[in-house]
Amino acid sequence: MSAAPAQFILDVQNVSKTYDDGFKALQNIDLQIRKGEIFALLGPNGAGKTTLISLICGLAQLKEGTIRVDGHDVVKDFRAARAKIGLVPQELTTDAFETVHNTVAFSRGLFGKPADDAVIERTLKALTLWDKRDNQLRTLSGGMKRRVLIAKALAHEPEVLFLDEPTAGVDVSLRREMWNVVGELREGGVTVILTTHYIEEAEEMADRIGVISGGRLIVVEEKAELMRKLGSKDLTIVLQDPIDTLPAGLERDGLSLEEGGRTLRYSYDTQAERTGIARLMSDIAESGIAVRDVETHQSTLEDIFVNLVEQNR
Ligand SMILES: Nc1ncnc2c1ncn2[C@@H]1O[C@H](COP(=O)(O)OP(=O)(O)OP(=O)(O)O)[C@@H](O)[C@H]1O
Repeated sequence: MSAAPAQFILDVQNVSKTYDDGFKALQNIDLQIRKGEIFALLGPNGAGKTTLISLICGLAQLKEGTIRVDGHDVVKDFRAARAKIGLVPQELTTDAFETVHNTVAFSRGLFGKPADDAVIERTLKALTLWDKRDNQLRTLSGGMKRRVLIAKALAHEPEVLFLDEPTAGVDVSLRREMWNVVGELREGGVTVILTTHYIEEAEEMADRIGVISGGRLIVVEEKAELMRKLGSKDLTIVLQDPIDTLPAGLERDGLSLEEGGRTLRYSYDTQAERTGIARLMSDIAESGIAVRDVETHQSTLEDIFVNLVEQNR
């Protein structure tokens, strides 16, 4: 069988995973990741994100399907495949009294790579840790500790970096900081695959987004395209008095009369240049309809999953 085309740093083909208890955690996953892209794997709890990453990184046994990292089969050529991967765990478990430099240099050695101060320096600088290189880990802020985790994962110069829930359990400012770090990695050409529950996180960081639900990859799409599809918002306009039909001049795409004529529901695209709301409100005023209340509703991740699952049935 030929190696993966060079542009795919990760090539997952027809992968399924059945755990020992018979539970099917993944079904027929196909996924190709290009070099240098930031890919977000989005899904609710239990969707199968960790299972997929575990299979790619060799932490779970792959029996159904094939996975290649930079052309190396993760089963037949495990060491070569694994050396291409940097895996960022959620928490730092190394010695708190170790220095930043030494802990990162040690990680490189774990993959049998020769010591290389130039690589460690470049990695620490890329993560703005150079000034802290002689600090013990215990003296670092939460944000810096997270950077150290990334530096450790990058120390052996992997081709692809996995970030499993990079902002789980962190506060808002640290979340922003992590988003910036990923942005900087992108500038440096690192391929990043991250898992998240949060659509805004995927939106912030990713070039492409895959949505996984119930063990199936139900959609893989360029972010801009996905956001266009998912970015619809509902505007509910509660009327003072019910009406039987929409007055002439008010009909338009996305507008419907609901709840026995008591509310107007307008569904619009948040990414569009014009939402049409201002026009709608002025047309309503002109038609003499009195409005009691207006509320908006943004699709939640759950709504989006429901919609996607329905569409993909
Ligand atoms: N070792 C195991 N044996 C049996 N079932 C498992 C095992 N590990 C995971 N599962 C099940 O597989 C499904 C997918 O789990 P996985 O951890 O991959 O989901 P996830 O998308 O990473 O979820 P989360 O966001 O909660 O981390 C879940 O239903 C989980 O209970």
